[in-house]
Amino acid sequence: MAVVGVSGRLAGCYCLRAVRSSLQVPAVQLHVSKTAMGACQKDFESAVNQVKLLKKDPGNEVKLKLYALYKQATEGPCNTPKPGLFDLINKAKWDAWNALGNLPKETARQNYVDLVSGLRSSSDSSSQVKPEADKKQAGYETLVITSEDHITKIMLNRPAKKNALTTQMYREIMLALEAASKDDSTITVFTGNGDYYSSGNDLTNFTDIPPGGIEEKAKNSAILLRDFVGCFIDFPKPLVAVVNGPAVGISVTILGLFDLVYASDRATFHTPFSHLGQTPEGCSSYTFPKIMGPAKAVEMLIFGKKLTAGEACAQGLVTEVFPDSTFQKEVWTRLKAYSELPQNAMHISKQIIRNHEKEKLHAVNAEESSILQERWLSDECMNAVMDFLSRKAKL
Ligand SMILES: CCCCCCCCCCC/C=C/C(=O)SCCNC(=O)CCNC(=O)[C@H](O)C(C)(C)COP(=O)(O)OP(=O)(O)OC[C@H]1O[C@@H](n2cnc3c(N)ncnc32)[C@H](O)[C@@H]1OP(=O)(O)O
Repeated sequence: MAVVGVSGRLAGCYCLRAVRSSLQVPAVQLHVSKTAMGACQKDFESAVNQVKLLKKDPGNEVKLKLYALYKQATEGPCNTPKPGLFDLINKAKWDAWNALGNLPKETARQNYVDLVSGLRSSSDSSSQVKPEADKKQAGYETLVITSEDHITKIMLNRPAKKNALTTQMYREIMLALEAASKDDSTITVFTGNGDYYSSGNDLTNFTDIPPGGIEEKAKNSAILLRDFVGCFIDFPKPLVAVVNGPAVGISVTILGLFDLVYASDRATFHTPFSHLGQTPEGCSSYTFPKIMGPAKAVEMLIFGKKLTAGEACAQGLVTEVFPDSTFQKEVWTRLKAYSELPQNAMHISKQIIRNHEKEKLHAVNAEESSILQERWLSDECMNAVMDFLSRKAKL
């Protein structure tokens, strides 16, 4: 699917609009005028056209780089007033363009051509058929789901973004959990593709602001968060996390709702909520003090202390730590053996263990989500998110 399409010819310009994919990335408009001059003018124009043929969405950061280089190549250094703090998308675009300083137009053109050429080769190679593509359950774009040996494995699959969770991903995970609760597997496993388990909420979720404004976005996000965490509270089968690498934010907090947490000794556990002007979710304000005691929970949830896998195990958040070199082999051997145990007995045992807490957990989840709805609108949160996004927009 092409991610960028020609939407029309406007007053001598082509207006290229990044199609809002189902990932709901913000639209980035590239105004392609005919004024770009210089030795590589033809290559530049051809690169501008090639962008719309990309098969894979290159992601917001790359789109910002393309936007900035295009503006620099055609108009020179950034000369427009800085958008306001809450005009998140235009501010990110402005920051990216402004970061190019006095980069000469010719260099910007060449950099644009080089960037598109790199995107084309990675897009071509990623579209080659891979053997494991056959195993993948259809219908998911951000997850790889496989069912084998009575185990349904849900793998977060955005390794280039450290498996940061987009709104599409939250929705796909809910669908995957719903399907796994009804399939014939005995246990369900979560893991991450690449070097991270997950870097938590994708902070670009804050940039896709609907016409109803940021308040509407915060309200809808609080509902999404409550429903997402609710699916983990209600999940009926043993739920296992295979934490292959560092885990951040919500990917850590919901571990309190899992039945087993196996971690590689490369994994770390980090909830930088205060740093982001945010507050705990995933029922962690209730589960963490219960699991590790209030003192240790406070260090993590208020002060953002990062735990090693060993520390997380000592504090009861992790069931067992394995050396990274043998992690996959040891964990999957163990899980295959567990998955052979009688299904009904395991499921009924889980209900008995968890049912006492369900009502309380749903109440905590609702409260945490509603507090976050307010927090997301605070200056503390906005500034922290903008800091991260503008750091990333710089070339
Ligand atoms: C109006 C309200 C809307 C809100 C919608 C909310 C919906 C529910 C929310 C539930 C609440 C959840 C809270 C949390 O999870 S809080 C935790 C959030 N996560 C973070 O703060 C981590 C941010 N990332 C980092 O600090 C670093 O990237 C990290 C330490 C993880 C890795 O550093 P490293 O240097 O090794 O790698 P890079 O930084 O170069 O990362 C590689 C690329 O991945 C992108 N990336 C990584 N993490 C995130 C992220 N969380 N969000 C967005 N993008 C992320 C990074 O930008 C790099 O991309 P590029 O290669 O394109 O530059």
